[in-house]
Amino acid sequence: MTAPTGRRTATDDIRITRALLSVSDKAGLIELGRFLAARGVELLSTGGSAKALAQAGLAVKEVATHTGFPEIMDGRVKTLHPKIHGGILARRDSAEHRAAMTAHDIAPIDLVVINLYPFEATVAKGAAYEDCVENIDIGGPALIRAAAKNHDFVAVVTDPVDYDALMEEMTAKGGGTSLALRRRLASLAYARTAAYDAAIARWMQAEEKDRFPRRFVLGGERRQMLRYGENPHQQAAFYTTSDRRPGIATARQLQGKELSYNNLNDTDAAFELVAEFEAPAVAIIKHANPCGVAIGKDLAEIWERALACDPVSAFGGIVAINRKLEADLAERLTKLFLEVVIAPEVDENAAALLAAKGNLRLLTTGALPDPAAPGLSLKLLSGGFLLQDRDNGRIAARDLKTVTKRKPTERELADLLFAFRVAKHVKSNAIVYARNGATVGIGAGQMSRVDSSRIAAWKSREMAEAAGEKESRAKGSVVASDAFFPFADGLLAAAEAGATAVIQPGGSMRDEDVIKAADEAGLAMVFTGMRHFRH
Ligand SMILES: NC(=O)c1ncn([C@@H]2O[C@H](COP(=O)(O)O)[C@@H](O)[C@H]2O)c1NC=O
Repeated sequence: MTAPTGRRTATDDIRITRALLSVSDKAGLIELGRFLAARGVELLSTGGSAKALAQAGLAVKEVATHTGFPEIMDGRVKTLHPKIHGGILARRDSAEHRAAMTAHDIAPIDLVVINLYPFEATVAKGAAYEDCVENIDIGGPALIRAAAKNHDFVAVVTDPVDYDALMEEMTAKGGGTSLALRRRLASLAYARTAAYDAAIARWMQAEEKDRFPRRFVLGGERRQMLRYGENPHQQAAFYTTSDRRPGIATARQLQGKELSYNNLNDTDAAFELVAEFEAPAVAIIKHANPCGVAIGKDLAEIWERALACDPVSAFGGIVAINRKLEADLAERLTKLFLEVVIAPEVDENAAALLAAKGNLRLLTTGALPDPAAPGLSLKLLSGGFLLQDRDNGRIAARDLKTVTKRKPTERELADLLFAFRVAKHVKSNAIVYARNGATVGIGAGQMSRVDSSRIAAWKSREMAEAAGEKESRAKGSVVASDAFFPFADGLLAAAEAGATAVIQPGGSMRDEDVIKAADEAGLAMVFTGMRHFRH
């Protein structure tokens, strides 16, 4: 690699005389073509793009005519020609480059407008392997990278959303572009080709079943700037990946204020939680932890039971449901201050009722995410990141091992499975009391399991007292622990609170002690063999 000779003379205003337009997404192409033609810009273009421009009555020169070399191999080779790449890459301030242009009859190209073959969309629709390969654009990224490298002289536009900015500046500058705009467009261009290659690499790694590849790359597209991050002194934005998992990233917002960083995080947690259940379910989330979850038959009645778990914390909460939102539940939701409601669908009457709550954000996703689907989760650390499988582990009745003398009753068993699924979505150490398909006490995020146990029991007492009930709601409940009880103390705290059955992974060195304590307290206990830490 040799540095070009001569001083850098990138100037602010480079007048555009010749443009190359080669786009798969033809949105806005004709308007841009007309604008350029009206300013005397010569239009060069490839097959389909040239056809569209010509049909709109614009004078356009086919790249094949310009290079004297036809498009070949089903379009695999169209623009890969020195007359094109020389015209883009030549430094206008280099005598040597100019001499090469003259010697080889290369005309300068000052503007490159490209968008790439829709590789990501082709993969997303589940196309055959060969189709995906054919949708890997080669000439496009080469043009984009060449034009972006020579941004001292050449402008490159890789997304129709930037056509307006280009046209505005050309209008203001008598047909030219500023170095500032060209630099901004070049940085967008490299991000685009990097994300494109990342999508190709991720797809190939998936095909190769290489989940933890030597090099991990991920592209994201900014969906929205956020007012601030987790706290007002932190700036933040929301990015989506090409993963089409139904949820927060695919949701349609029907009403309400803009979603905040914390709203997005909590809504994601809420929707993933209700997706765990086959039966109709409602979850209320605060600070990424559930403060009430219930399942049942009728959503309005389920809501009341979810809310009863901790109505104080539910204030300002995020509500997720796993069925169509209808009027009877919507009406109840209007009674409480809530930040977000998310559901797969909402019917007209429910939407009309919620419309009265102008600030409430209402989101619909069309579908539920598959809790058993494989996927990855990523967490940034200082100077690196941790990548792991998403926790798609799910415990069913057949996975359970009864370890106590007493077996759980049928009702206890149903509640145990429910409580353990909820515990999977509670920050560790997680303890969940449940009764009749509803949580009645949740202990989250404590450094000691016995503290989580006590908090959950205390909550179930407090909430019962506040509701004028005589007994703690933990009485006759079951209890789930996201990881094994290392000692009998956490389990005894649960028994003391009134729980009659326990679900936990098992696997502690002191399992025997814990089982003995359970037997002595008359508890039924099942082991799942699977832990659900969540941090
Ligand atoms: N092979 C090449 O030389 C080449 N040059 C440009 N393309 C792509 O062809 C598409 C436009 O094709 P058309 O104008 O024929 O619809 C653009 O997405 C562009 O990125 C190419 N296609 C693929 O690699």
